[in-house]
Amino acid sequence: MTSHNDQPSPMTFTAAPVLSGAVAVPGDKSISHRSLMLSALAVGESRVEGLLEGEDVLATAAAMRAMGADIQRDDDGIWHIHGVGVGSLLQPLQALDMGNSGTSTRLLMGLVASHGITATFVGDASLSKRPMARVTEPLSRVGASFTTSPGDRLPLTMTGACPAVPLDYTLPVASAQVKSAILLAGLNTPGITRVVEPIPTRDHSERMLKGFGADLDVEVQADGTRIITLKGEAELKPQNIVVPGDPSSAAFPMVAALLVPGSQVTISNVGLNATRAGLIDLLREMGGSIEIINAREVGGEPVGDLVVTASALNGVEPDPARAPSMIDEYPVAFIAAAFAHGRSIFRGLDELRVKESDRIATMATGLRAIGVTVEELEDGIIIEGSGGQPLPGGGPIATKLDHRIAMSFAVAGLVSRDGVTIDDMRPVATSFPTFTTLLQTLGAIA
Ligand SMILES: O=C(O)C1=C[C@@H](OP(=O)(O)O)[C@@H](O)[C@H](O)C1
Ligand SMILES: C=C(OP(=O)(O)O)C(=O)O
Repeated sequence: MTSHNDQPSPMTFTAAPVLSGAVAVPGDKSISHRSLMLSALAVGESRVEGLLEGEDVLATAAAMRAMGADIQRDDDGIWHIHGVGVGSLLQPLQALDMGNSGTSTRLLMGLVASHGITATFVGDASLSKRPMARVTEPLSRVGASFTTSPGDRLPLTMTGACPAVPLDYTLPVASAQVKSAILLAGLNTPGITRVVEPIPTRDHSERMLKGFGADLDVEVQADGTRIITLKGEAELKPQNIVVPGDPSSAAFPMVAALLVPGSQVTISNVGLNATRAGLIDLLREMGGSIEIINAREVGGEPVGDLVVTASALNGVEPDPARAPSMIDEYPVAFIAAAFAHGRSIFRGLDELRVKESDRIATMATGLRAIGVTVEELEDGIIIEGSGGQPLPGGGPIATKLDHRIAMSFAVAGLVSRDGVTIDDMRPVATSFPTFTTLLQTLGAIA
């Protein structure tokens, strides 16, 4: 968000002795965004425990306040939200500052689409480059109108339609953000909104909408296609939500512990929803020792503690079909591949080109800068592993306002010969504000 200090904050990560101990990662970013949005639409008080207090989620909180919700954090870290009710969002008086957050932007555009209000969305330099046509196109069919910057980008101003038109939409791209935007628009739309999802993506919106009392049904067809139907003009009931730890954040200490010889780390309370757990499967296939203990359910989501033990890893060629289940984890998976024995071939990752940075290009450039041999493909990357030998190191790595690039190369530094310098660690605050303290707790950095 614009709250960043003015100056970049470079940092060098050097070879770690071993990682040991037990840590917990902050709350899941996807669930945190949705907790605030749905609570803000329920009538009465919802309580949220374990909310991720990262910049992206705080941007969502500020936007929901600007549209009428009362959102407070108490001294114990519990968030209390008094919602306005579906259909009663207020017109924000100022532009909504989405900072670096694609999820905030696209989901909130869905909410605004079926309210008779006008809202302007602005973001940082990274977010202002990301494509919004994937939501403006379906939301126009709902009845919303848009004035966008060239290429359907931010800043954009939209006016919602009330009553809106229920959509029957087949997702042209595997995106939980697009799916969620349409479902959220459907909440205040008369009739049935239907989303057909040929390739499953994270299902937190569906689970949480049901939890809040919406009439939502999911049918899974023989070929795996999911058909989601939502009855509009819903009344949401306030909830007590416990947000599980974010598997996308757990990915960094997980890979670090696998790579640094002699390490053993426990990461507690990690969300293990199958639509998010692809990295664990991939790392296990590579030879990684990741044990799940205390498997349980928290707030309607599967959760467990992970015991990760350093392991020799082998190269892989993962099935692109698993991409949505680990979409944000590819950058750190590429670091694991760079330290593995043999070659890894990643394909089917076009979506990585439209994240906070072009994650294929940013990773390829960064990996070369630290001495890894890579070939960039249109839709992926080929990485030659070091066979467990330290990566040469170097930098500074250009993180391009992308938190996951910064954290991935920090992990690479822990298994480097000469250290890896990151040009700017500030973006880490968007999703994982405690990242460096967590590495300190594990003994990875001083
Ligand atoms: O719905 C969500 O919470 C998210 C969906 C994914 O984006 P896409 O829908 O663009 O794949 C993911 O990359 C993002 O970090 C969070
Ligand atoms: C892609 C990400 O987030 P968003 O789309 O919300 O900016 C991410 O966190 O890796």
